[in-house]
Order: sequence, then C-alpha cells, then structure tokens
Amino acid sequence: MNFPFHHSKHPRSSRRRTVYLDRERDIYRERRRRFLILEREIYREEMASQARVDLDGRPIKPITICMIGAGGFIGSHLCEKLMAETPHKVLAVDVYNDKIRHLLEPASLPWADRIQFHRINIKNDSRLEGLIKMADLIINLAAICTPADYNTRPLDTIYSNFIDALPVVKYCSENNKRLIHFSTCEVYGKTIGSFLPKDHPLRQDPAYYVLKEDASPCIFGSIEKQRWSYACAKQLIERLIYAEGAENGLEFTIVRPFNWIGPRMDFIPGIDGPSEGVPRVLACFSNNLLRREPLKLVDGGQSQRTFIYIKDAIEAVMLMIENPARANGQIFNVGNPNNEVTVRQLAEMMTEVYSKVSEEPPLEVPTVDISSKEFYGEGYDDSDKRIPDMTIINRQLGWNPKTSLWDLLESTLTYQHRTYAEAIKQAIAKPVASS
Ligand SMILES: NC(=O)c1ccc[n+]([C@@H]2O[C@H](COP(=O)([O-])OP(=O)(O)OC[C@H]3O[C@@H](n4cnc5c(N)ncnc54)[C@H](O)[C@@H]3O)[C@@H](O)[C@H]2O)c1
Ligand SMILES: O=C(O)[C@H]1O[C@H](OP(=O)(O)OP(=O)(O)OC[C@H]2O[C@@H](n3ccc(=O)[nH]c3=O)[C@H](O)[C@@H]2O)[C@H](O)[C@@H](O)[C@@H]1O
Repeated sequence: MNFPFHHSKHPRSSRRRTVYLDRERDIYRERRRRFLILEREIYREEMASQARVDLDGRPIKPITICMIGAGGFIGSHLCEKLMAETPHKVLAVDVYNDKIRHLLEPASLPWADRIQFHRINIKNDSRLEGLIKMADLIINLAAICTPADYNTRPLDTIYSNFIDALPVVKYCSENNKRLIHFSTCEVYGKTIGSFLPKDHPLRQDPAYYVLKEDASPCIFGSIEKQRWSYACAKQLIERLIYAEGAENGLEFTIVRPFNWIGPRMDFIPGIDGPSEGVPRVLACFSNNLLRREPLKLVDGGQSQRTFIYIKDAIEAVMLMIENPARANGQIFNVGNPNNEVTVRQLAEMMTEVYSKVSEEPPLEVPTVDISSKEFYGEGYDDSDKRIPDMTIINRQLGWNPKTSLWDLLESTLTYQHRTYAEAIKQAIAKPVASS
C-alpha cells in the first residue's frame, strides 16, 4: 500500500516533508532542553528547601567530598545516596566506574554538576593530593578486601590496606582535612570465647564474644596463617590514624563494617568477573544459586556472622558525614547484631529466598561441605563469631539498623536474579570452543 505523503516520489513534496520533519525535530529538541533545565531547577529548589539539619538542629552546609574507592560496592551506594538526597559534591576516585556509571551518564542527570569521576590508581598518581586539597572531607574506601586474596596475595593485601592508605592519611593531616577511613570488623579477629573449651559456660557470656570498639582485644592467628594479613594491615592503619589524631590533631572517624551486603557486591564469576575468582560469601552463594549448583560450606559452615543491609549501613555513614562534632575521634562498629546466623543457616535461608524470588524449585542437594584448604588454599583461618556492640554508635549518632536478614536477602536476591539469570543461562548454553 502506498501512502501519498510518506512515500511520495515527487521531489518538491519530499523536500517539504524533510523541512517539516527537521522543524518538528528542532521543536522537540528545544522542548526537551527546556524540560531538562526546568527539571534541574525544580530539583535544585527542592534540595535547597529541604534545609538539612544535623542531629543538634544546626543547618548543614554543602561540602565537597573526595571519595577514594567510590566505584566499589559501598562507594556506589554512598554516591547514590549523596546525589539523590543531599546537595554535597563528590570527587569520585577509583580505577573502575562500572558500578557508578548510572550516576555519571547521561550529562542531563539532575546531579551532573555535583559528581566528577577521576580514574586514578592511588598507588602512583600525583593528582591525589590536589583532589584532597580541593575537598572538605576525604572518605577512603579503597582496599583489597576479599578473603580469597588475603592468603594467596598477602603482599598485595598488605600494600593495599596499609602502604597505599598512608599518603591519604598524610595529605589529610598536612592539609587539615577531615578523614573517614574504612577499616573492618576483622581487626577484632577471633573472640576470647573461642579459646575456651567447646562446652565451657563462659562461651555463653557476652563479655566473651561481643566486640566492643574501646575494650575488645585484637586476636589474630600465627604469621603463617596469612588470612590475618588484611586484618593486621587494617589494624596498623587504624593505629596510625589514631596517632595522627592524638599527636597532630587529625580529625578522623574510623568505620568498622560488619558484613554489609546488598546489590552490586563483588561480582559473579564468569559474568562480570574472572571465572576463577572467589568473591565474598553473598556473591559465591548467589553464583551457586544462579547456576543451580550446591552452595559450598567452608569447613562445614560453622562460623557465625551478623549481616547488615547496605542501605541501613549507608544511613550510619551519612550521619557520620553530616555530624562531624559527634563523629570525630570515634571508631564505630556498623553492623546488625540481630541478624546473626551460621554460614550454613545463611546458605539455607538464601536457598529458600532464591527459590521464592526466581520461582524455581530449590535444589535437591542444596549444600556441600568443602575444606578451607581446598576452597581458599594454605594459610586460611577464620573469625568464629562477630557480634557488634552498638553502645558507641547509639550514643553518638542515635543510629540503629532496621532490616531483617530475610528482607535484605529478598531484595538482594531479587536484584541478583534480575541482573544475572539471563546472562548465566546464555553462558551455560554457549558451546565450549573446540580446541
Ligand atoms: N563490604 C563490607 O561488608 C566491608 C566489610 C568490612 C570492611 N569493608 C571495607 O570497606 C571498604 C570498601 O569495601 P567494598 O565492599 O566497597 O569493597 P570494593 O572492593 O567493592 O570497593 C573497593 C574499591 O576500591 C577501589 N580501589 C582499590 N585499590 C585502589 C587503588 N589503588 N586506587 C584506586 N581505587 C582503588 C577498587 O577498584 C574498588 O572499586 C574497604 O576498605 C573494605 O576493607 C567492607
Ligand atoms: O564483611 C566484613 O565485615 C569483612 O569480612 C569479610 O570476611 P568474611 O566475613 O570472612 O568473608 P566472606 O567471604 O563474606 O565469608 C563469610 C564466611 O562464609 C564462608 N564461605 C564463603 C564463601 C563460600 O562459598 N562458602 C563459605 O562457606 C567463609 O569461610 C566465611 O566463614 C571480608 O574480610 C571483608 O570484606 C570485610 O572486611
């Protein structure tokens, strides 16, 4: 069928049509440009009208934050929150930006002028000091922080967590900049109770297992247990920061996260990370569930962890950012003491939740035991139990976690299923290349 207007062969009507379409396109573009400007103005006005106040009722001034390691799991959630809900600016430093690309592009995003990405490896880049000088606050998240690396790449682990963090601390101290440094709950190592006989009644006494910032000792294994290279490097950088505070007046806050989990954590081997890579437990178990393989329980999955939803934890970091008077000089546990499980229980719960969100039946054999030597190699060791004491963060910031383990797994595994299920199906279906 011939449409007289669209398919006319007549040169004049075709020219007229082109002119008409060009004009229509220009009008549309102009309208869209005005719409985006208007949208940005409304957003700015909204931001300005939501007069942010700190916990003591004082107005919060917009600041510039230099966030190192902004492209990682925690950094991506923190950038998202800062862009969506505050007027603060972020100089985002990382070697990767895949996890924050949605915040950087397109240039029409309402916060486009408040976030800049700098592809910098802090090991060897002289631009770092300049960025620190431009900021009011520095947040250092950069680290190697996957246990599979601690005993197999102990040098990289120690360099990343101690040596590479040194210049950041030094530049902050020399330029009088406030620093929020990300440490880890692993600095506590093992609990005191773990050294008691298995059936000893004191093992039930919280004094023997609850981890308290200003009282608990740091208990690591012997030097050949290279698992502790990470915890030891983190402990030394904490001590250095603390000493800079005591001797040179550095304004600092140290964060000790307790197993923060949620969307965008680590990678799925063979999909958006190396096939042989071993991420942290959430991504390991997600990978097993997506591929319908049994979940691997290291040494029987007897270790205990408390898991906290990333979005709850980010609320705590926001309070630290916006309440310097209450956060400076403090070390904060950030975890959810109500979400304790053994790794075996975590595997069982993830299997049940995944079956619900994917609408697939659970595996007949959901778990399999594996020795730590086979899974991680020589030199692995483990934290037995991690319950954060919440007294200090409660007193200083009035913060409490909200999300139950079931709820956080439901939203996280929904994300994992939506993001990866199709890619995994395709990867499995792909014929192996003939040699
Ligand atoms: N996720 C948790 O539950 C948890 C628990 C305890 C401690 N932490 C600590 O929190 C911080 C962030 O953890 P995460 O889970 O977001 O890890 P992540 O690996 O997702 O993020 C770290 C980011 O730092 C970047 N980075 C590393 N070395 C760098 C370098 N030399 N130069 C520039 N960028 C570099 C990486 O590219 C990565 O994007 C780490 O210090 C980690 O030790 C996290
Ligand atoms: O998240 C934290 O708070 C800190 O703890 C983590 O250490 P860990 O909890 O031991 O690391 P995971 O990989 O999450 O493992 C948790 C437990 O699951 C076990 N696991 C892991 C993976 C797996 O497939 N199967 C399995 O049984 C591990 O042996 C360990 O007992 C990492 O060291 C850091 O990211 C961080 O500093």
